Amino acid sequence: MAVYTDVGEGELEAFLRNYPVGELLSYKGIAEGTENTNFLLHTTTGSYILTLYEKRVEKSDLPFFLGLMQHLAHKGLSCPLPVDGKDGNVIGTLAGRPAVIITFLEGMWLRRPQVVHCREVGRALAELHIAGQDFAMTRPNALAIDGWRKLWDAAHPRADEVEPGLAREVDADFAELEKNWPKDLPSGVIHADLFPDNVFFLGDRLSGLIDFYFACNDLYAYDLATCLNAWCFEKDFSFNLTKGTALLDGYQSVRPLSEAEKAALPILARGSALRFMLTRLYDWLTVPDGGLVMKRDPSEYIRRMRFHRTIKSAQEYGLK
Ligand SMILES: Nc1ncnc2c1ncn2[C@@H]1O[C@H](COP(=O)(O)OP(=O)(O)O)[C@@H](O)[C@H]1O
Ligand SMILES: N[C@@H](CCOP(=O)(O)O)C(=O)O
Repeated sequence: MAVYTDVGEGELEAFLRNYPVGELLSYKGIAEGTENTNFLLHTTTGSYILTLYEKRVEKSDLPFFLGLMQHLAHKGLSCPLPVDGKDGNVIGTLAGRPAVIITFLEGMWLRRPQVVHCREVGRALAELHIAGQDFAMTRPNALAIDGWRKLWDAAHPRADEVEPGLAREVDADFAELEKNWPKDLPSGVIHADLFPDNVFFLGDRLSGLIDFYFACNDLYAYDLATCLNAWCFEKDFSFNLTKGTALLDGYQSVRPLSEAEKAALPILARGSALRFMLTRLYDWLTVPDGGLVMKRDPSEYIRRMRFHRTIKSAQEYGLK
């Protein structure tokens, strides 16, 4: 669930007076999501999302995330637009939390994405990379390889509770990834969490991207590797080559990969699987059940890490 903070009608009406969104007609909490509290608002001018940022989002990062959404939306990418307050500030305070109003995006996320959707998401990811090229602000990736090490040091002593032998297995991965992680590939603004729950579709047409709260500057091909992990594995953990081909084709139809990026895809996919395994493992071991953060199963990403260790070239992901 993701309504961590209750908001009363009176305080919401007072908050909305600062935004050019008309009068409040109704509002309700949105159960989906992980990190923040979201409400769906209906006002006399339309529908909006109210987001209250909970403590896992650094307040100092908000200008980057919100500025990026505004930049991308103005460049024609379909993503929510944060609404500027009448006082000139996009970020206000509600129920003691930093809070914003963003435009409502039509569509729904797909529980079972198909090949056609993988192609669309590949294309949209490349469009995002290109649209972000002249965004003026930068944000280092807090979950790049150094950040993984901190999570791993915290999770290591109890990792074998999830699966016996996991600590030793991941230690070996770390050693290899730290030694071989690519550094000189094309980089810029990446989404960094473009999972199916962050991509909306209307029928088979992609209607927009949401949840830019991990966005940062890092390798473009790393973002693509994250999508391979998030979109191209089946529930039985097998890799779907047809989906991989579609995702990579869709991406390259907008932004062709360099030879160095192609060669790096296996290690990037392996590192990305480790990154999502680690955040899930950390939450699995440290967040109390029934607490404020929805826990996701790390073992799905342990399986992906094992798969990527067997891959010798990007052709095995469907690259043509
Ligand atoms: N701009 C938007 N338009 C429509 N629905 C949205 C929008 N932003 C968020 N939502 C809804 O809120 C849910 C959680 O949003 P998300 O940004 O993923 O939260 P979190 O950062 O907490 O994971 C989404 O699954 C979607 O249902
Ligand atoms: N995509 C991550 C978790 C982040 O959740 P989101 O609701 O913010 O997309 C994972 O699957 O581990």
